[in-house]
Amino acid sequence: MSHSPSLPDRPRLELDPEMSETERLEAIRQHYRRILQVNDELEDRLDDAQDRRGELKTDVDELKRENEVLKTSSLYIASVEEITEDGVVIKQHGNNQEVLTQASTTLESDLRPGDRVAINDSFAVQQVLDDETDSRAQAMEVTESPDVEYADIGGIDDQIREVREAVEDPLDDPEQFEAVGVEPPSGVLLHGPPGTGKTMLAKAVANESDATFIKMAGSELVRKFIGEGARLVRDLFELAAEREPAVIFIDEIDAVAAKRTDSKTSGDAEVQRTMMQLLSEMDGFDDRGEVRIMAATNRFDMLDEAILRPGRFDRLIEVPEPNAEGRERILEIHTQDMNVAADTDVGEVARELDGYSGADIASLATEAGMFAVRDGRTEVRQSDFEAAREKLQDAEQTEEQVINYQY
Ligand SMILES: Nc1ncnc2c1ncn2[C@@H]1O[C@H](COP(=O)(O)OP(=O)(O)OP(=O)(O)O)[C@@H](O)[C@H]1O
Repeated sequence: MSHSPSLPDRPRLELDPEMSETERLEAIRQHYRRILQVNDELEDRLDDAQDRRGELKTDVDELKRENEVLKTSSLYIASVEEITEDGVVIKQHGNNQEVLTQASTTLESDLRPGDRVAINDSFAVQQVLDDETDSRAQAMEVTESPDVEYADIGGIDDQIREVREAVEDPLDDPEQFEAVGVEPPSGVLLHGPPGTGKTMLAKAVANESDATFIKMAGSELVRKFIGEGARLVRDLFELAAEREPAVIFIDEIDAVAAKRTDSKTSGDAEVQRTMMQLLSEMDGFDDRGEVRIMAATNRFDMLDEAILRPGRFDRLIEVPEPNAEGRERILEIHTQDMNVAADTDVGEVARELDGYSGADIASLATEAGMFAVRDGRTEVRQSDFEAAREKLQDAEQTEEQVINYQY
C-alpha cells in the first residue's frame, strides 16, 4: 500500500520583540494568508481523499457481490491431474474434459495431483475439497459377506424364490443361461412399504451367492456439487467390477430416479445427470455375469419409466406387508433366541398385528423382552407381547397427534 504524501506543515507565527507595531501587524497578516493557503490545500486533499474513498467503496461493493455470486453459484467437481509452469491441468468429473486452468497463488501452493477441487464456470479452481476416499467410503457400504440368510426372512417366500432366480442363479451358473440362450434380468427392483425386508433380501442373496454386497442409498447420490453424483455412480460400478462377484444394491432409488418434474432448478438437473449416468452404466454393462444390480423403493409410483425399460430394472418384485401367516413366521424368527414361556401362542399374537411390517414386529419382540426385564423375569409371556403392542400403538398415536398438530 502506498503512503499518501506528507501534509503541509502547520504555519508558525514568529514575532520578534524588536519588531515595530507595523512590522508585527504585517507578520500577522502574512501568517493569516499562509493559514488560509494551507487550509485550501488541505481542503483539496480532503476532496481527493473522499473521491478515492468513494472509488474504493465501489470496488469493495463489487468484490462483495462477486463473492456472493461465487458462494451461491454451482461449482463443478474436477480432479487435479498435473501442476505445470503454465497452470493446473484438471479433469472435470462427469465429462472427463481436461482443461489447463489457473488457481489463485494461495490455493496453488496447496494443490497436489489427485486432489479433488471445485471449479467455476470458467474452470478456475475455487476450493480444494476433502479427500475423495472419505466421501466414497461414507456413501457406500461394502460387506464381504453379509450375515443375513434366507431363513432369517419371514413371510415372503415367493419373493425369495424370484430373487434367487434373477440374481443368485445367474451368478452361480452363468454358463447355464448362455447355453439355453436366455438373458438373465438386468436389474431387479424390489418395491413395497418400508420395513418389509427388501434390504434383508438383497443382503441374503449376496451372502448365499458368496458375493460382495455393495450398498448405496439413493439419497447419498444426491450431492451438492455438479458431477459428483454421476461420479459416485461410476465409482459404484467400478468398485463392483473390482470386487466381483458382487451385488450392487441401491436403496431409495426414487431419490435419483423420480419422474421429471416441471421445475428447472439446478438441483433437479443434477439429479437428472446422476440418473443418466446410472442408466448409461446399466446399458453399457452387457457382460455383467459376475455383478448383479438390485434396487429398492417405497415409492414405486414416483419412478421415471426410463429406469424400468428392458435392459435396466426389468424384473420387478413387489414385497408387500406380511399377512397373518407371514407375521407369525417373522415373530417366530425374532423370538427364536428369546426365552418365551411355553404357553405363549405366537400365532394369536401375530393375528392381532394387522398392518405391522417386519420391522414393526422386530421392535415389538424387543419391546416385549424389555417388559420381562423390567419385571425382573427371565421368561417372556404372552401378556408382555400384548403390553408391547399397546405401548407401540400409543407411541404411534402420539406421533400422529404430533404430526397433525404440526400441520
Ligand atoms: N420379512 C422379514 N422377516 C424378518 N425380519 C424382517 C422382515 N422384514 C423386516 N424385518 C426386520 O426389519 C428390519 C428392517 O428391514 P429391511 O431394512 O430389510 O426393510 P426394508 O424393506 O429394506 O425397509 P426400508 O424400505 O425402510 O429400507 C430388519 O433388520 C429385520 O429385523
